[in-house]
Amino acid sequence: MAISLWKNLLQTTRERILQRRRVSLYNGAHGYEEELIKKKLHQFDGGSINLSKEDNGIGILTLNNPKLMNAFTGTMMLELQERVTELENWKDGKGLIIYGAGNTFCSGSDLNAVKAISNSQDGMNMCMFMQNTLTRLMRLPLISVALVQGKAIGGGAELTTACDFRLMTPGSEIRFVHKHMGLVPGWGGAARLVRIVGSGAALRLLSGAARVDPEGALRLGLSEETLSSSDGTAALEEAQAWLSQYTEGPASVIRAVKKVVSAGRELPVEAALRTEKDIFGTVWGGPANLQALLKRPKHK
Ligand SMILES: CC[C@@H](C(=O)O)C(=O)SCCNC(=O)CCNC(=O)[C@H](O)C(C)(C)COP(=O)(O)OP(=O)(O)OC[C@H]1O[C@@H](n2cnc3c(N)ncnc32)[C@H](O)[C@@H]1OP(=O)(O)O
Repeated sequence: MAISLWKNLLQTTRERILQRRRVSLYNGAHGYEEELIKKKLHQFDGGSINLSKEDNGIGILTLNNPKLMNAFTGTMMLELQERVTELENWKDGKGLIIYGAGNTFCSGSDLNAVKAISNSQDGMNMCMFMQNTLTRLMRLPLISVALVQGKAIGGGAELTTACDFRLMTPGSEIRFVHKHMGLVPGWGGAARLVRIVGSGAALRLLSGAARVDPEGALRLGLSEETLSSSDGTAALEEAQAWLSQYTEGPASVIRAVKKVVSAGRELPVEAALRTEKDIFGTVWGGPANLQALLKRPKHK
């Protein structure tokens, strides 16, 4: 009896810890100084991150710094965090497309900022800041797609891995160039890449700083589909049509689907099962479920 109570207590504590980690990966206990790095990032301005929340429940997040191939300035990193908070609070949202202005995805961190914060303290804080933001992005209850046009380089390649799916346009490429910068990914891109393509392929992509074209990405399972158009607006429309196959239906159900998959992706199996049970409880007997029972559809 005592042992079983003890085991339950341990399990609950572990789940609470995981729950808390879901909010933020790093805090002061990890030596993370959020206010300090935010102040620093403010000094490197330019570009913007724009969010439009469409009536169909699909959000469009635009990386907007085309002069620098949509490289992330400091203020864009800060704005990304703000947009992710906005998306966390968007209860009608079902999907998200991230794409870059000017027919290209993103060329990673703005090298001017990187040079200025190349000391260890700033580098570690920036790394933790971006990991926190991209982890929250990955865990949004929205089905997310990175629409890769042109180039997704360095941190840009890492950002694509924080999405559930990647769609590429003809002639585009994803490239983890970190080795050539004397670096490894620091925005969580390596950990996520391993889970997407497996450790062997991830090792090849990172150690070879290999250029992955749409065909290669399809082969590796890094991309879902090569779109037919490389033009900005047409490609975005194609991506919206592709995503809407999966976002059709009530927000409560689509969001629950993403949540059970997130749990399965990230948690040990027992915790994932318990989370699935809790999420199941939010849809069982809910309006969509009762309506379906009334209609008694046949799934032929
Ligand atoms: C922790 C850091 C790490 C991470 O976050 O994980 C990083 O991301 S480090 C950054 C990695 N990215 C790079 O090293 C990209 C460097 N740039 C390139 O390789 C090329 O510019 C390109 C992205 C392949 C595009 O080539 P191309 O199509 O020929 O355009 P240009 O080279 O003429 O670029 C136009 C313009 O944009 C400037 N640019 C591009 N990327 C960056 C960047 N990341 N930071 C700052 N500026 C960037 C480029 O210098 C050109 O400007 P001008 O020279 O003034 O014309």
